[in-house]
Amino acid sequence: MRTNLNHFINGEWIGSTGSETIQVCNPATEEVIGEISSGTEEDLNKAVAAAKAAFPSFSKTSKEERIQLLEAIANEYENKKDELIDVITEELGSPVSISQNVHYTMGYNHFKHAAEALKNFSFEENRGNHKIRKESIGVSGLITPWNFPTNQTSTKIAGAIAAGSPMVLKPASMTPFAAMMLADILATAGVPKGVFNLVNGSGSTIGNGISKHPDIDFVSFTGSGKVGEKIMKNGAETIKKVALELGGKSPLVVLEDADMEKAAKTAAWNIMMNTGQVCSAATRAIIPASKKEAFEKAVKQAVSSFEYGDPKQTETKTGPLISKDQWDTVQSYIEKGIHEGATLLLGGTGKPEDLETGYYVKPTVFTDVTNDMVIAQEEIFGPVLSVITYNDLDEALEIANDTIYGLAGYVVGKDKETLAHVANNIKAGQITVNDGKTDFFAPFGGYKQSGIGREWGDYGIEEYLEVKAIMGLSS
Ligand SMILES: NC(=O)C1=CN([C@@H]2O[C@H](COP(=O)(O)OP(=O)(O)OC[C@H]3O[C@@H](n4cnc5c(N)ncnc54)[C@H](OP(=O)(O)O)[C@@H]3O)[C@@H](O)[C@H]2O)C=CC1
Ligand SMILES: CCCCCC/C=C/C(=O)O
Repeated sequence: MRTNLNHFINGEWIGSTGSETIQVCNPATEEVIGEISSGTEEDLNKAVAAAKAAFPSFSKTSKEERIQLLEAIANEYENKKDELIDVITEELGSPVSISQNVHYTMGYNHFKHAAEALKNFSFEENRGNHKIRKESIGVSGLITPWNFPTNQTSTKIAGAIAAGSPMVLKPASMTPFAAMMLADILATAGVPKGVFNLVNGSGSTIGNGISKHPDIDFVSFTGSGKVGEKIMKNGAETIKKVALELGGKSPLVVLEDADMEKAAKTAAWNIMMNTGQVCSAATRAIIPASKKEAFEKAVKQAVSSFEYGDPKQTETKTGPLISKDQWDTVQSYIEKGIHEGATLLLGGTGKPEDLETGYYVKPTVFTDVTNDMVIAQEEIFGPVLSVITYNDLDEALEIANDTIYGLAGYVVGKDKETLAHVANNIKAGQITVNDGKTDFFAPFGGYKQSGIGREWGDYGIEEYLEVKAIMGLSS
């Protein structure tokens, strides 16, 4: 059992002031794997006080000291590679290959890239008759979801450390153990007492408390739009800066000249990776009407080729959803798609026949989808793809942008000018052209209701800083 009923406050694990606990389950076995404390307001106040006390000295550490600290964290994180992969696989139900190649690797890259970005980062700059100073924002509150337990925590922690901002983290209650491992990793790497604090507990007590706390200066949140809205409203009471990384309904625009098999593979990876529980996943494949038959044949084959099953097996590529609630939500969307008149090309409701235990769903592809259908407009957070046809490029872009979201976009094809035209005209924060590789220096964040602010690299560091202009001192 992974039970740990303590919170990490002022450099040590201390007991909760409350007695309630939260059970954590392995979504592949439905078994309890451990318990955490359901923290109280008093626990949160202690953590905020520790972070506040750490602020004067930590905010004055030099850039070089913080680069060293981030590099030490990356090394210690690397030392804990196998344990991190195990814990992610168990609490998220993520296939071991994805736990390693996506989850573990993304966390490592955030620490490494923040250290690199810091090397070229300027905290002071003369501009004409004024000087710009960038100063740590104060105490940061970090609230993270369950779908990427080391990615979202690490990018926020790395940004805060790079900027000299002490922090309080509340990880998701369904995936707290990887975050708790990070507390030990940071302590071993030499993060000073009080700089990193972790309080477990419900969103309604600890998350809500963070967003309202008068001594927290900035909240960085990743999760649902509904909670993002609450955080913004709460933050408004003390005019707190907030960064929100919320949902998405990202388009994959397939050009006429694209290789349909390659395009289908991109679509399949997007919808199957992390069992579709990815805010930036391409969930709408927007394809030329003239290529409908070829794309549908290829996408059916590409999605079917994903092995799903036991996350501990190396050949498994897709695991279960995180919880029964998430399973029910995804089922209801599949039912809605059928009811709305979309055609089921693959999958459907119910569990895969051979996987009765675990929150497994059938990978599902809908064709003949129109963009006004609920399945094309709402975030499903499961392996459900909507295929929508277009007749010309203007229509493709109109469909791509006809959404409340704007987190990511994808375009596949050959003609460079057309690729650039589509990339430039999708209203979203991160666009991938063909098989463009993830760059951890590139800013990540959304337009429209996908959020406010950016994470990763130097843009991520900026979020944890205030900007001061000084007149009369510049040389
Ligand atoms: N953008 C993204 O990456 C994500 C988007 N989602 C979307 O949200 C849907 C629901 O997922 P869900 O887990 O419920 O996401 P939530 O937004 O509820 O949870 C995200 C984080 O916020 C916390 N939280 C919950 N309520 C509050 C509150 N009132 N104030 C402050 N923090 C709070 C949660 O705590 P606790 O864990 O204790 O509930 C968790 O740490 C998904 O189906 C998906 O569509 C979900 C996860 C990530
Ligand atoms: C393989 C790259 C996956 C990028 C996922 C980024 C984060 C998504 C999320 O927070 O849901």
